[in-house]
Amino acid sequence: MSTNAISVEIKTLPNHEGLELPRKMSAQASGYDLYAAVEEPMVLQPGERALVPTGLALAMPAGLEAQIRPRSGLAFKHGITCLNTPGTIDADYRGEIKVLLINLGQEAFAIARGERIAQMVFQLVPDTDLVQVQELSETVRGAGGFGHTGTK
Ligand SMILES: O=c1ccn([C@H]2C[C@H](O)[C@@H](COP(=O)(O)OP(=O)(O)OP(=O)(O)O)O2)c(=O)[nH]1
Ligand SMILES: [Mg+2]
Repeated sequence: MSTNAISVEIKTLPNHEGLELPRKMSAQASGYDLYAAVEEPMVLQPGERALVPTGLALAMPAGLEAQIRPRSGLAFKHGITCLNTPGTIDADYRGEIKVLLINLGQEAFAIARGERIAQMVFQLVPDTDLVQVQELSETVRGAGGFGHTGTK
């Protein structure tokens, strides 16, 4: 742990028994891999989605969020991704972190207990206030968007 690391409290739930804590798989990895806390293998048919338990709950300081992101290997090899990517874990959420997976592949995919299903990335969220105004400041882009700068 570096000296300026932000501490995030983590609690394992009863269904986490025997699983590893999330960890970074390389020194500078952005994400902590999350493990499936399913009791039995969970089979996702093509097009099917499921909420996969992790057996974990967090308490992070205000000003932080956790994002649940897909693992590219699962997406590339099997078409398994997070439907709501990036999933948002609010700083005040104390429930179990769950991963909403969907099978966009052609084959059924079985998620075994302890399989690494997604990754969790912490992000700073600035404190903000929405201030209602009548006119917005002008910019060169203005209202142009959705490809208005060209197709190449
Ligand atoms: O992939 C996810 C996304 C969310 N959550 C939990 C933590 C988050 O703090 C809470 C609410 O998520 P979100 O705000 O995305 O869902 P919502 O549909 O807006 O529900 P709510 O009305 O509870 O905010 O659900 C997860 O466990 N996994
Ligand atoms: Mg919400």
